[in-house]
This record gives sequence, structure tokens and C-alpha cells, in this order.
Amino acid sequence: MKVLFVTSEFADFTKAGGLGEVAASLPRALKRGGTDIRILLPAYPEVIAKAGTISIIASLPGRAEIEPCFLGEVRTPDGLILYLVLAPSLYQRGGTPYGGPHAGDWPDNDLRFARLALAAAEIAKGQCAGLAWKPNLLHVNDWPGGLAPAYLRWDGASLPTVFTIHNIAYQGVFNRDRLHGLGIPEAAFHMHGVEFYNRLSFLKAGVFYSDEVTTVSPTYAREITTEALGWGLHGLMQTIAADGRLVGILNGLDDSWDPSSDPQLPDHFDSQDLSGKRALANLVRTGLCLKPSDGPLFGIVSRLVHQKGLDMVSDVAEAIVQQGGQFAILGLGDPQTELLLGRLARGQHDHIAFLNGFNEAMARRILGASDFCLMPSRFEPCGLVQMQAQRYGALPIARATGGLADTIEDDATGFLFTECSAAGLHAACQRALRAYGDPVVFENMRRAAMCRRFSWSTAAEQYEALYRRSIGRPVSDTAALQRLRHSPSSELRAVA
Ligand SMILES: Nc1ncnc2c1ncn2[C@@H]1O[C@H](COP(=O)(O)OP(=O)(O)O[C@H]2O[C@H](CO)[C@@H](O)[C@H](O)[C@H]2O)[C@@H](O)[C@H]1O
Repeated sequence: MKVLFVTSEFADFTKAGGLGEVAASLPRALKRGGTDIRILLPAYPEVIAKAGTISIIASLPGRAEIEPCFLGEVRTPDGLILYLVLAPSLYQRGGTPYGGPHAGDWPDNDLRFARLALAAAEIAKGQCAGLAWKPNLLHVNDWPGGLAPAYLRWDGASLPTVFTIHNIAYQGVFNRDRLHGLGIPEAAFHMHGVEFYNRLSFLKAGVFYSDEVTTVSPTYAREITTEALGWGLHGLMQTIAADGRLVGILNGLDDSWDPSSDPQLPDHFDSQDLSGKRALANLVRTGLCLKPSDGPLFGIVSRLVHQKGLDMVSDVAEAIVQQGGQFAILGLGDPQTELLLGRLARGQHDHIAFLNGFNEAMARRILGASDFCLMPSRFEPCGLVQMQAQRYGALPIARATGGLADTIEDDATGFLFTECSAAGLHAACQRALRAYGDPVVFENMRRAAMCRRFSWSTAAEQYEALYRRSIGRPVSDTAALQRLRHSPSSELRAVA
């Protein structure tokens, strides 16, 4: 099987959150299982800086306002092949993959990611001058790649496509006047196409024109069919689910998350010997200028966005500090949340530390040092931090939503709460504090959490089965073609 995996983040070189980690782990697990998988990624400056020698292997055609560009190839030290879209006018900028260092999203993100998607479609069609390799399936992740399955269909290609939703709240929605600039056929601006409330949606395009849609946990696969969590796309999700083409495949945890050998931890430990964890907790407390304490340490490692519910933490933190708790918070994101957490930490600087930024080693140390990890997410497609936390012996206190509900066993490896409010979080924290007060109960829970395994191999096997099913299906039976039968005739002619 030959698969092109399209992503806007890849943790070896650049990441803004969980997608980057999935893109670095899942293809490796699939490769170990025998899939010839290659990654397509924009050549941001940090990618060029870290990738080593890049060979220019092909040229990519443009379309409408999307300029032609070159395709580069690099290999990671463990042999993974990456194709890089070399378009300096679009990607050679500081900041995150999506925006400048201090501002919001780049205003030309439509063009930046249409360029990525078009590159994917051209490689998939096997019409990339200079590139001998051609995939037999396209696996696209999140809205930045969303136009890839659409360009393929509009160009009459029938290659199977899988689209994975990591977070349906981010949709890549742009003004309809961008239609022509992006080379989108007028007829596709339709309810059965790319149109979304009179604007154009990259995520909807990805979902609509793909054969299979996956998301990152079984519970989230159900939640996105509801009005409450479908972000306006619940109708389409219901249709796809009814067709049996929406599936939730739980993410895994990378093997590097092992507290007995993690090179980023100064002290090591395992479920049988926790002395290293206690030493690490003292070190982290000292490093963060927290007062020495025998009380529980609550860790938070998060993007600071509304989704993550950290405003609720600020409502309960004082009460927990009164009960002997301390907080170590690491994160970066919305200025309002950063301000809120900064104020909280300043008011209780002996007991609450807030590091406003992101650093992988610090994330691992905080989770390794903590007794609990707070994740009061309003919604959570899968969540990786609760898996990392369990492995490192920090019991998650989390909302029973999405992947959190699928990966935490309430009262066994963590504490789940349903009510989305500070009161709900407070009640779960009180349960956690009661468990902490009983060393036998607490140590048993901690051991159970550390012994859980979230394997990427299991996820890879499910993706592989899905790929096989898509590749084996007759062209006339593809989901995208069936959906197009209900769409404007010019589009149907294009694929017929
Ligand atoms: N500012 C930052 N910069 C870089 N890395 C940071 C960061 N803040 C946190 N991280 C790291 O990124 C990961 C966060 O992953 P999550 O899955 O918890 O959330 P995210 O919402 O980003 O991902 C979305 O995609 C993933 C992957 O499918 C889903 O698990 C999740 O539910 C969904 O919201 C953690 O490993 C964390 O250490």
C-alpha cells in the first residue's frame, strides 16, 4: 500500500499542538506495519532548518492564483520520507504554521493551504513532473489539506481518500469571493460541495469529497453528529455516519513517553519505584519557585484556548490551594487566558506557577512531577496529555467528553466529571483530594494509570484496515461519487 499523508504540522520539525504529534507517530507506526507512507508538509523555515539536505525532486503546477512551485524530498534519520512544498512566498515566515508570532492567522491562509492541497492532488494523480512515486491512497488531516480530495474529484481522478478530523471547531472558512482565486469550480459552491453558510469551508470540502472520514476517538465520532458539538456540520456528519463512513480511531501515545527512560527527565521512575517521581516533584517545585510542600501537585500542559476550559481552573484554584494543593501550569495561547492565569499565579506565587510558553522538556517534567493533571475541556476530540499524564503517574481530572471519556477510567485511573462548570470541576477535585488522602487508594490508582498502554500499533492496524477497504472498493461505489450524484451536473460530469 502506498499512502500520501498530508499534514500542516510534523512534530520532528514544527508543531502547534496534537496534530503535529499524530503526524510524527501514526505514519511511523504504519510504516512499521509495512505501509509505504510518505508525508507531505509545507516547507516552513523551521522545517528547512531542521530537515537537513533537501533534494528538489519535482515541479508542481499552479492553478488560478496558486503559483507553481518545487517539491523537495528529505529523509528522517529513521528512514521516513517527507515531501516538502517549497513555496517561499507562502511559507517563509516566522511564527506558527498558521500565523505570525504576535498576530492571529495569516490573511492568505486560503492560498497557503490550497497550495498544500493542490500539491497533494497533483502527486496523487501521478502528474508531478520528476516524481516517479504515485500513491494509491490519499490520507488528509484537518482543514489545511481539505481541498485535496476536492481538487482530485474536480480533475476527474478516482483515487481513494481518507480525511481525518482532529478538531471540527477549526474549519478553514473563507469568503466566497476567493472561489476563483483558488481554482474552485463555481458549481461546487453549493450545499453539496464546499459552501458553508454562504462562505467556503476547507474542512467541509475534505469531508464531502472524501471516501472515508475518521476522527480521533469513538466518543467524538458520535459527538460531532450532534448540534452541540458538530459546529454546524452535524447534518453532514449524520449523513456520513448513516452511510457507515465515519469512524473514530483512538490516537496512541508515542513510545518516547516512558518515565523509566525519558532522557528529558532528570530523575526516572516506574510503577514499582516512585522515588524518582518524588525527587522530580521537589526539583520542579524549586525550579518554579513554589514553596516546599507535601501536598498534591496539580499539573496543566495545554494550548490556552476556550476549548480547554482553563477559565474554570481559575475559579477553583484558590480553594485547592487552601486545601494544601499547588499548581504547575505550562501553556501558550489566547491573550485573555494567558492574562487570567498570569494574574492567578501572581496572587498565589508560592503555590501557583504559570510558565507562559511551550517547551517539550518542561511539559514532560511537569507531568512527571505532578500527582494530578487537570483537563476540564469543554470538548476534546481525543487529547494526548491525559495519556501522557497517566503514563507519568499524574491522575487526570477531566471532563467526560470525546477521547477523555474513552481513555480515562473514572475512579480507577483518573476522575471524570460531566457538568461543564467550575462546580463540576471542583467536585471532581474534591474526589481526587479524598483519594490522595488515602495512600493505599491513591497508590493503587497511580499504578493502574501508569500500567495503561495506548498503543499506536493498535491505531495503525485500524487505519490500515480502513485503507484496504477504501482501495478495494470499486470506483463506481466510492462515497464521494455517490455524494456527487446529488450535486450539480457540471461537477458530476467532471468525475464521470
Ligand atoms: N503551545 C504548544 N505548542 C506546541 N505543542 C503544544 C502546545 N501546547 C501543548 N502542546 C503539546 O501538544 C499536545 C497537545 O495535544 P492535545 O491532543 O491535548 O491537544 P490539541 O488540542 O492541540 O490537539 C487536537 O488534535 C489532537 C490530535 O488528534 C487531539 O488529541 C485533540 O483532542 C485535538 O484538540 C501535547 O503533547 C502538548 O504537550
